[in-house]
Amino acid sequence: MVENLSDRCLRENRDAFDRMVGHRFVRDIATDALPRAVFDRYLLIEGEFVATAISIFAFATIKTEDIGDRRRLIAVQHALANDQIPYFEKLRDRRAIAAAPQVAKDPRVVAFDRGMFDIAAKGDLPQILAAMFAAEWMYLTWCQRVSSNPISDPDIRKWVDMHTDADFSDQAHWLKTRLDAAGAKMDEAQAAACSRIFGTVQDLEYDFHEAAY
Ligand SMILES: Cc1ncc(C[n+]2csc(CCO)c2C)c(N)n1
Repeated sequence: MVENLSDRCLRENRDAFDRMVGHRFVRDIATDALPRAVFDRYLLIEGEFVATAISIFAFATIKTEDIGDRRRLIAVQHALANDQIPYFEKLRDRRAIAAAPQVAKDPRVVAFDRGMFDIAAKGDLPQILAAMFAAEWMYLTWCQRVSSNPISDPDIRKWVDMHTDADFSDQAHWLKTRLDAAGAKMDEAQAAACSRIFGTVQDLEYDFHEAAY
């Protein structure tokens, strides 16, 4: 049987993927030892990324003509704008996290946001699917791995639960299946480009999470 494109991405980028799901941010959550200040800084940069993610899914919406794709992509944008953004605003207030513009300007954060935005702006639909599959599959993987561990900060607990629940899992699986469908119709150069993007995203993610420390 021919290998699915999503499985090829995972196989060809196993080292980059494993490095990211083994990041100290993940290890610290797994051992219930993430410093509060690190999670607070993470929430600041993560909130910015949610705004970027709206743009990424908007590019994908433009670049597909399939109404089923469009419904799904618009629903994601709706959830990001109306659930995720208010969620981050409330969390920042409740944890009394001071705005820290220097954190958002960290070159590793800028490289991640720019890098993801540019893939979506310049790439075709399959390349955007590969980038978001990379980001979401990685979160689904590490959150599932740590979810049975004790986590004492209720906000971190909730964050892990949000990335193992049925909605998020369904979304990550949709990206996987949709990438595979696109992969079945492309030539070798296009498939190789998607796999390279998958690896690039893992590296950008690694540096982004470093910036929280
Ligand atoms: C830095 C960072 N990378 C990946 C995710 C995973 N993730 C969760 S929701 C979403 C976009 C909409 O589905 C993505 C990519 C994250 N949260 N933060």
